[in-house]
Amino acid sequence: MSFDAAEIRADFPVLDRRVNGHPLTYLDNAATTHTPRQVYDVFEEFYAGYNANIHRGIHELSHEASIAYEEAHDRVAEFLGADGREEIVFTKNTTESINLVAYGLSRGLDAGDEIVTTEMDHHASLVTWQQIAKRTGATVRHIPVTADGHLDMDAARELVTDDTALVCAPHVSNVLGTINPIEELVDLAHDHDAYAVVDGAQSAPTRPVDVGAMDADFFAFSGHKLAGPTGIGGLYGKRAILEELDPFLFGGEMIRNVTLTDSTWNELPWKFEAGTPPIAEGIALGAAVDYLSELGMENVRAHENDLAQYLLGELADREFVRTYGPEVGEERTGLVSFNVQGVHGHDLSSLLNDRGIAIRAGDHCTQPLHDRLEIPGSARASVYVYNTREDIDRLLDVVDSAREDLDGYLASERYHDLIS
Ligand SMILES: Cc1ncc(COP(=O)(O)O)c(CN[C@@H](CS)C(=O)O)c1O
Repeated sequence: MSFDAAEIRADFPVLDRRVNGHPLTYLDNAATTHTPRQVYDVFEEFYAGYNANIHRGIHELSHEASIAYEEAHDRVAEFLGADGREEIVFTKNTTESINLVAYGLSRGLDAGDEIVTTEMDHHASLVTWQQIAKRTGATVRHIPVTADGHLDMDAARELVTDDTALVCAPHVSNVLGTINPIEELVDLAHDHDAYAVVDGAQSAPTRPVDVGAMDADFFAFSGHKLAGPTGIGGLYGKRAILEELDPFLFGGEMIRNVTLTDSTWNELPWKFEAGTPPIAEGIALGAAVDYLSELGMENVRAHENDLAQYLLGELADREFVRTYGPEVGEERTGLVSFNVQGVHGHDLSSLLNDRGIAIRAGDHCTQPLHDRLEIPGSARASVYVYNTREDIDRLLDVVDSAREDLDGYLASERYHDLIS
């Protein structure tokens, strides 16, 4: 049983927006997805009904807020296949989650250790681990990306050695759409007694994830990419590892006993959630994973791939377009990065915006990957559960006329007024 993308658009009133006189066509979901009313209604319910701090008040509203916030952890744990709330730490986003792991693991790193990431990693990973390496004296090595947008696993098997302390890789590339062999990477790390850190920013929203079957030690994700609000995300960690990991932030909530000279820590996951958390956001994250579970993540995965294959096939048929990532036919997540001959991605993005179409253009926080591709940037269209083939057809219309449109724009008074 799949879902009807056209039907569920009713859950997302923002999709009724008009932009520059055109209906909004939102194709920037790899950056941020929209939030259904079933999720944003949580904010009104919370603030109008039971707003209170959690775990601190001996009163009804605090009890209700605490229960709702704790149960949201349970629902996210179930969504990701974790063993329970103890393995789910709410953070701000994927970036903070990776930083939490890096801070915790850095104490055990020194000059003899190696950190292995990949050429396709997002800056949230690449920059974090390069700075940790500078601070600890560890060395960072990178699994190369092949010409057709895959991780070079032969090279990976050479790079991961008994000197490797951890391997960090994206489950899915936010530029190439590649779905990486994450179980193989996790096994490779474990074969060398290294931690396996998975960047799940683009996989948690788009396909079934079972962190237990994956055997990842850590799995990072963001709420705003999976129909949830901004300001909330999370980190899955194996319970035994989180028990031993140093806290990332210190203060209230994360402690058990405090003296003037030392402290002991609270139980999981609260040990890693210092201070007053974004309570409504956390409860809304639980509603977001419920919403997606209702659609069925296998159905989401199939929808993503179907639209991506359609878009990729159409773009690949245009000799003036270059696409990046795996060939048509190989499963990918719902995004295609591409360039139109003679049209900078930013100009294409502007031309599309003139027609109410939202994509992303630039380096998508993966400058080393774009260096590897030998391009300064790319345009990227990314779909989600509410997009249809009609949305893609509107994008393709502008792609087909972009060179003429741009020539016309550059010849126009509007442009010359700009530069005169
Ligand atoms: C693979 C991957 N890893 C980490 C992040 C960071 O997510 P945050 O919620 O910003 O912390 C992202 C977010 N990528 C967005 C913003 S750059 C994109 O447009 O592709 C990602 O795709």
